[in-house]
Amino acid sequence: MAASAVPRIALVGNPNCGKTALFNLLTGSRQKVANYAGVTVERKEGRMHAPSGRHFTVLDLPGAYSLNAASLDEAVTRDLIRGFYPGEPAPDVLVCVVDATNLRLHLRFALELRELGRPMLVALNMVDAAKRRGIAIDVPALQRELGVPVVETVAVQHDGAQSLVRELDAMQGVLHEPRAHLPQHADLHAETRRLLALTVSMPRRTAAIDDALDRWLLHPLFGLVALGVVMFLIFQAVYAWATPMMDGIEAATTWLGGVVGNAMPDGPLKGLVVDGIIAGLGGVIVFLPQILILFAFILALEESGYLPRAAFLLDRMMSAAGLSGRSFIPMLSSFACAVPGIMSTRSIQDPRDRIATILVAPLMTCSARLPVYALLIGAFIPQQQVGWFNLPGLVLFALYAAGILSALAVSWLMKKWRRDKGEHPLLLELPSYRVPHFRDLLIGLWERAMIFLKRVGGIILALTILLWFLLNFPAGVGIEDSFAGRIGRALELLFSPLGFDWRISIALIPTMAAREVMVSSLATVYAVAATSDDAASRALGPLIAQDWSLATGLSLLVWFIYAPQCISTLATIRRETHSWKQTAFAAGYLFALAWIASFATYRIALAMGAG
Ligand SMILES: Nc1nc2c(ncn2[C@@H]2O[C@H](COP(=O)(O)OP(=O)(O)OP(=O)(O)O)[C@@H](O)[C@H]2O)c(=O)[nH]1
Ligand SMILES: [Mg+2]
Repeated sequence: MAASAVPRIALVGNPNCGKTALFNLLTGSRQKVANYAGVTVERKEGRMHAPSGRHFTVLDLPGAYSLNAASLDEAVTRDLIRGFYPGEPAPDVLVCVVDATNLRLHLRFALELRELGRPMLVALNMVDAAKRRGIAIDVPALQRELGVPVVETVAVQHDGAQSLVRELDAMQGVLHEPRAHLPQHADLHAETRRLLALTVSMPRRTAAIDDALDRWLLHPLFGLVALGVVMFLIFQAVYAWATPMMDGIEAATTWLGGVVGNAMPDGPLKGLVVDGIIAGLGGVIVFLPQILILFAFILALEESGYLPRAAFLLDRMMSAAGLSGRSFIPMLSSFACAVPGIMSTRSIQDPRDRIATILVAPLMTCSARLPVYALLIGAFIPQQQVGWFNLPGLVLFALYAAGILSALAVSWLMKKWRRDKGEHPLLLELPSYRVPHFRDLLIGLWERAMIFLKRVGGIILALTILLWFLLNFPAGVGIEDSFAGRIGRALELLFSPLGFDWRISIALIPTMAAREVMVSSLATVYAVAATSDDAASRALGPLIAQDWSLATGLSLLVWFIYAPQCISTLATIRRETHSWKQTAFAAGYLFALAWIASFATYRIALAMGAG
């Protein structure tokens, strides 16, 4: 390597040992960190500035259990550190990150890496947790026995990587000479045992709290009850806590619409600003509090270490349905968005299981659907108590549950179809429980809020303006004869059996780019259609409650359980499966399912007198 080139450091190690946390600390990045295995599935690159003024390139890699990769994400790590990754030389230094509370597992991989004979150092991470549990590690002895530098790190403390940075900075000269080959240890397990005996002293009882919690949370009966209660409380909180904030945002947009409306001269520009932008975007932003409450719970659960346990509990149910417990985490990520969910299936080893998971991931209710659910529930479901629970919270829970049950049903059917019906035992690491840091939660929520607001200011704004033009032109004709009106009436042929009129039909098209646009589109359609000024300033919920039948409202809610044709999801399915056939299958079955379920809902509701 040329002396002037920026040295490249790769962070390697078993899953969940804190590589990404360390990467974020070294480079100031904000990659996703969570307390379960298989979070990182791609190679990520960042810049590190050492105090000496030197620069380094740092690579964060997916966790791997060994260099014999079993899954796609592990293969990335294996190829990259060996220099087989297309277009990329092998890294100059390997930083092998090991979890100090779990050396029994993690040292084996360190030994395997050492046999590559490349410049390497070991970052003994999570020493804070190890100390708390009374695990004592003789670092000088470990360093001597391993023959590579060993430094202690705490990746979740702002100064927790100083020793690592210092060591890397000092490695300057060594980088250029390949290390002498170390003795090959045929039996890595025996060598691991020897090192442990020499350097680590364990307290007699290490994880008493974890064990006590697991006795309850992994219990086949109490465990499931606890899981149900947790899920249930989350949806109750989404409703119980968000209302004051939502009322505030709604009042603010109404006020803004009024002020701007009075200040601007009548004409198309005022229409665009007031009916298009303010009514449309305000309609979506109202739901930010609910999204953030949901994410506060998801982030806390991710960091707590509970999620893999939930996967363990549900494994039997999931494998009966043709999925494995491994599918749990990808499905769970899909509650934020199916795109990262589908990508995280790379850690599923069996290709069939992986495809099955990819195909049903879009059935998980992504956060973009929450505004649509919230709008429709607010309009059609009365704020009532049912026993201890409030009814809108129950309905929201039911909608999420319907998505999950549909996913299980679809994967069960797919399993019936395929010839090979073998099942795999679940091998899943259970991480230690951890109390989430308040600060990290806030940062996570802030990021979520920014993602949402960027969508509002970007794609949702663009589509809302486009729709406003289509609704207002050609000029002079009524809204029904506008471009949008004509498209909507053509689509009505397809959608009227579901109870959707031309206005709903037209609003469905832009939801292919972003589901939240359903809300802003409806707000724009109704604002433009309103004849008198007072109707335009009214909130969308009461307007549609008045205009639609209950059957239509329920039918549209059910449509969004399946919410077919999200373009970014389909593009991700295509990229991850390399197959147009699978992509077309996903699009087709989701559309068919949505249509049939909405049709059934509409007809049943009508028959029950909800017209
Ligand atoms: N107490 C403590 N927790 C840590 C430390 N480093 C990381 N963690 C936590 O360990 C968990 C895993 O961290 P990640 O950085 O996502 O681990 P990773 O090695 O990137 O995991 P994969 O991407 O799945 O391979 C998270 O819950 C972190 O908050 C540490 O030094 N001390
Ligand atoms: Mg990671």
